[in-house]
Amino acid sequence: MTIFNMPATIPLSAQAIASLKDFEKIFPIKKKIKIFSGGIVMDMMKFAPEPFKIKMVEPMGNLDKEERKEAIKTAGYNTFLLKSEECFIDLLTDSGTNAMSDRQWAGLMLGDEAYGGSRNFYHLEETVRELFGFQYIVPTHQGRGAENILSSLTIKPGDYVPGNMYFTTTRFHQEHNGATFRDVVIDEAHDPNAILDFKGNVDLNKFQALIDEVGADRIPYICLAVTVNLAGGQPVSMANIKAVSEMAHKYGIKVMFDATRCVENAYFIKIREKGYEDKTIKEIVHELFSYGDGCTMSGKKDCLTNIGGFLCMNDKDLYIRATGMVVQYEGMPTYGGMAGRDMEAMAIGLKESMEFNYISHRVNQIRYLGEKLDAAGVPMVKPSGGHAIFVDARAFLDHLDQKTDFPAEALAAAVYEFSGVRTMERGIISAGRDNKTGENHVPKLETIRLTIPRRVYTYAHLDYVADAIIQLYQIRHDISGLKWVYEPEVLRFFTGRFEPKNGELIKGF
Ligand SMILES: Cc1ncc(COP(=O)(O)O)c(C=O)c1O
Ligand SMILES: N[C@@H](Cc1ccc(O)cc1)C(=O)O
Repeated sequence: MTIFNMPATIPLSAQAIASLKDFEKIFPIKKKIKIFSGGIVMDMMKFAPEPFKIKMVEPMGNLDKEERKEAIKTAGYNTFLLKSEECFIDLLTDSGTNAMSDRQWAGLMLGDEAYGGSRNFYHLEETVRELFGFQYIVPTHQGRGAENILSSLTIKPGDYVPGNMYFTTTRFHQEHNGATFRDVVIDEAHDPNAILDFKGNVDLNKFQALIDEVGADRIPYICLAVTVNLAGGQPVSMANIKAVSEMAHKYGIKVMFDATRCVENAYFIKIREKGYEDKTIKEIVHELFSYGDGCTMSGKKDCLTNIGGFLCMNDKDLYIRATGMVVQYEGMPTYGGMAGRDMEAMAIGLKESMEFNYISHRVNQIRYLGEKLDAAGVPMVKPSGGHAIFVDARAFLDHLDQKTDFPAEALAAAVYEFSGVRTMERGIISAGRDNKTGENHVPKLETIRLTIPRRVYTYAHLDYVADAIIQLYQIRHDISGLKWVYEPEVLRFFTGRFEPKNGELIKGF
C-alpha cells in the first residue's frame, strides 16, 4: 500500500506504517514529503501528530549553564538527586510522570475514601479482571509493594528465580527473600547492536538448563517482564510467552508477569508478530496474560497514573495469604496504599491505554527520537523500545573504563550539565554488587536512558533532546569519568554521590 508520495526506496518500518495507516483511516491527508539527498532519513518520514490537546500547562525549569553546573555538583553528579525544578526536559523516568486525561481528573472527584470497601477498588478490580483476565487483585502503593508481597510469599531461601533480565527492585526483593536471580533472556538482549523484533524473549535452553541444574521445586516462578526495561524496553513475542508458559507449567513452575509495560509489549506484538495485525490491543493483552498465573504491576507506567500498583493471581490460597501481608505493609486489601481517587484514575487510565491511537503515538515518539540520534551516529540500543532510548554510554565515552570511570553515570551528569535534560544511568552503578560476594555486577549494557513520559512532551521537545545529545557527542572526549564519594549499600544508584575524576565534568564548558 502506498501511504503517501514517497519513493519505494525509502523503507518505512512496520511501526511507521501501522501508525500512519491508523492515522490516515481517520484523516485522509496525504502529505507530500520532500526528500533531501544525504539528509536525515527521519525528516522524510511522517509521524502522526499527538492524539491529544493540551488543557493545562506546567512551566519547565530554565537554569542557565552556571546554575546547572552548580546544581549537578550539589546533586553529587547523580541525576536522581537533582530537583525537578532544576531540569528543563525531564527524561529521568516514565514512572509516575504521566499526564492524566480529563476523564481521569474527573474520576478523581469520584474518589470514595472509605477505609474499607471503597467503590473505586471494585471498579479497578472489575477493570483488571476484564483486561488482564486474572481472578484476584491486591492493590499496593506501587510496583515494588507487589514485588515484596509476591517474593515474600513464594520464595524459600535457596530458591532460584529466572527472569528475562534483572530489574533493580524486582531482583532486590527476590534476593532479600533468599533467592538467586538467574538471567534467562536471549543473549542478543545484552548486545546494543543486535536488531531483533523481540529482543526481550526468553532463551528456552537457558530456562531448561536452570531447571535441570537446580530442580523445578527450587523455582517458585519465572518472572516474565513485558517489555524488558533494562534491555531497552524490548518486547517479548506471543509465541515465546506461550512456549515459556508450556515449559514452566510442565514442571509445575508458575509464570508471574512483570506487567509494568504490558500495553507497550502488546503494541509491538500487533505490528511485528504474524497473526496479530488485526487484533486489538485489548485482545492481545488479554491473550498474553492468559498464559500466566499472575503478575506484579507498577501502575505508574502503562496505567497512565502517577502512583499505585497491584498484584494479581488466579490462585485463591496465594490471594488469601497476600491479603494477610497487604494489611501489614500497605493497607486494607481494598486500598493497599492507594487513595480511592487514585484507584479510580487507574481504572480509567488502564482502559485508555488500550486505545491504539494513544499507544501508537506513545511508541512512535520513542522511535522518532531514536531515528534522529541514529541518523547522527549516536550509539544506542537498537531497535528503539517501548518507553525509552538507551544511549550506549560505553561507545559514546570510549575513552572511559566501565569499572573505574562509570561512563553512564558520567554521561547522564554531562547531558544534564550541557542541556538541562535529565536522563538516568543504567549501567554498572545500577547493577549494584553481588549480595553474597560483594563484587560489582558488570553488565554488558552500559547505557543512559532517555525515558519519555506518556502524553507529556511534544515532538519539538524531542528535537531539542536530540540536538543536545548530538552536540554533546561532538565534544564527548572532554567528559571526565566519575569516582564514588558515597556508595549506599542497597539500590545504590538512587542516592549514591560522585565527583569528576578530572575536577571538571566537561572540560572547558
Ligand atoms: C519493569 C519494572 N518493574 C518493576 C518496577 C517497580 O515499580 P515501582 O517503581 O512502581 O515500585 C519498575 C519501576 O520501578 C519497572 O520498570
Ligand atoms: N520503574 C521506574 C522507577 C525506577 C527507576 C530505576 C530503578 O532502578 C527502579 C525504579 C523506572 O524504570 O524508571
